Amino acid sequence: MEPQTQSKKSNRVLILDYGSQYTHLITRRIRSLSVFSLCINGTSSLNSITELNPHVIILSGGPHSVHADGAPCFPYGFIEYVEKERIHVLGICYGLQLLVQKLGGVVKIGEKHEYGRMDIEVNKNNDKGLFGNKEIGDKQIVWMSHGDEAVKLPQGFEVVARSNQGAVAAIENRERRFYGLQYHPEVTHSVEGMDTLRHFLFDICGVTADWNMEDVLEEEIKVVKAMVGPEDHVICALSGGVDSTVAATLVHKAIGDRLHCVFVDNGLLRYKEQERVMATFESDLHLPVTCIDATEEFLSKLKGVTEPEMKRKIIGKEFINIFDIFAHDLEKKVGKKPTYLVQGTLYPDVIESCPPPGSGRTHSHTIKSHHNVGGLPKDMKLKLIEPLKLLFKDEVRALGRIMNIPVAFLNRHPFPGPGLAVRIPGDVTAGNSLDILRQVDEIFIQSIKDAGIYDEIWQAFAVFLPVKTVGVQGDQRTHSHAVALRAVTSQDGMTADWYYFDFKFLDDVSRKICNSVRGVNRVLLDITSKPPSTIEWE
Ligand SMILES: Nc1ncnc2c1ncn2[C@@H]1O[C@H](COP(=O)(O)OP(=O)(O)OP(=O)(O)O)[C@@H](O)[C@H]1O
Ligand SMILES: O=c1[nH]c(=O)c2[nH+]cn([C@@H]3O[C@H](COP(=O)(O)O)[C@@H](O)[C@H]3O)c2[nH]1
Ligand SMILES: NC(=O)CC[C@H](N)C(=O)O
Ligand SMILES: [Mg+2]
Repeated sequence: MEPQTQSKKSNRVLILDYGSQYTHLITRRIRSLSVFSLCINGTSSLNSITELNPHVIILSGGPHSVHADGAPCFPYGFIEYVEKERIHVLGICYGLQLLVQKLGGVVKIGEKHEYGRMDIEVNKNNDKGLFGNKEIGDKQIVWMSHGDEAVKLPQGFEVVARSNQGAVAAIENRERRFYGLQYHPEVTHSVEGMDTLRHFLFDICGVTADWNMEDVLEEEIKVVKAMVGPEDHVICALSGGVDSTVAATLVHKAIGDRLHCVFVDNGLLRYKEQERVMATFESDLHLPVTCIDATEEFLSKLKGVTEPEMKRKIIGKEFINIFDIFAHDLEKKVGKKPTYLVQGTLYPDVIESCPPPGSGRTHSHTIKSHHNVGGLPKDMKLKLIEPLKLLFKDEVRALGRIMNIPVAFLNRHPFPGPGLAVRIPGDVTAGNSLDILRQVDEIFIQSIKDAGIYDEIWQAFAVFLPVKTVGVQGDQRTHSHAVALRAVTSQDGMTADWYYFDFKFLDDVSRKICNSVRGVNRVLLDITSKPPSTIEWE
């Protein structure tokens, strides 16, 4: 995959993913140092690695043992390639073990496993070494998560730090530019982990910190201009959310009026969403948008469907049907069929929908098909332009700020394309579930705004439960629905913690909901983080 986001060759850090739950964190940490990094499947071909022209390669951790059958590994010829190109390689955890084993050392199942916080001690240092900025004897707290252990190093390697249990914690062969950390420097529990990563990238590898959102914007505009022919027309799926708005604004800068935006009311939107979104586009963003009401199309296809992945696939396919119809109508107007579809797909959508094969975390497990990635039909005719495909949400917001998109707009909570369908477990069309959910959600979100805590929360919403419970309202017995409230904090949606409301707030909201929404007599609070849950209920 040649990334749509380009970067200067000399500064690209490529991460080969072996399935650690922390792989995406390495990418984020490195980008936070203003260095471009991206991550591909650790078993990718040599060709896909070389064409990315990396300056530094990081081998991630992973759940496998290097001895296991089918343990994932870099491709044949990888070692020769990195040595010839003088590329620095850092193995983290499984990555360290892989380097040791493949270069002629020995990895064994450790006598004692090391999980969680541990002390390590630096026992060698050198300017061009991992702990060149530390004193010998320095101790630091790190985060370990491994059962295997390097017991014999390949020739030319030395141990530069050990754990307090005596296990190898860091190794290097400076001459051949191979380095390894048995712990996870990317995790905040590794107190000096960032310091070590910084030293490795800047002092050892000579990378410079020159990746910034201004460059990304400029490069993305160039890429779009190069992709789209001078006469071509492009359509953009605009949802009123942050991602598609930033994507549309960017593409608009590249091709101007040949961009045609379409907003689909799929019948799964929130309270007054259609009116609100259309008004914002006109007044604040000045982007011309066509609104298509496809409520009937979506809801009729979802009728009676209860399986979550099936619901997502139906929605993904229906979106594309509507875009095709829009493209067809546009052809009549502008005389040329649009060939491209712009979507505001983000990096996490891709990671969660398309797990890298061979990675244990996601080994053949699609967590859920995001409607705009895994939910797309195979035979779609429009080609995709996804300028944000390699960015995380906070990076997209930064890009939006550069393009002067109003901050209040950029800080909107995300809202998934499949909308309320993933907040009503089971059949979306049963009873008046959509109507009830809209009212409950509106009360909850408005209360959050009134309390001045909207910006502290990554995402908040209500969930309709297809469960009826007994209540007593106005001295009468009721048999009505329960609803759940969910609010989470997060940096990128990949992991999340539930938000701690104060009790008075919850008490007020619960009272308001039961008093004003007919058909609800019980309010629950979702207190699960991600993992083990996901943010949405389906
Ligand atoms: N109702 C809709 N009409 C048209 N396109 C949509 C709609 N909902 C989603 N999409 C498309 O699917 C993409 C992914 O949706 P997603 O919700 O992840 O992004 P977003 O809506 O742009 O931003 P946010 O995450 O802030 O809601 C959008 O960027 C957009 O291209
Ligand atoms: O556009 C989208 N299409 C989808 O199919 C989709 N599924 C989840 N989400 C959003 O992604 C983030 C992570 O959600 P989960 O923890 O539920 O996977 C949260 O912000 C979700 O709202 C989606 N966005
Ligand atoms: N976190 C990891 O990378 C673990 C590597 C290997 N599975 C071990 O247990 O040693
Ligand atoms: Mg959205």
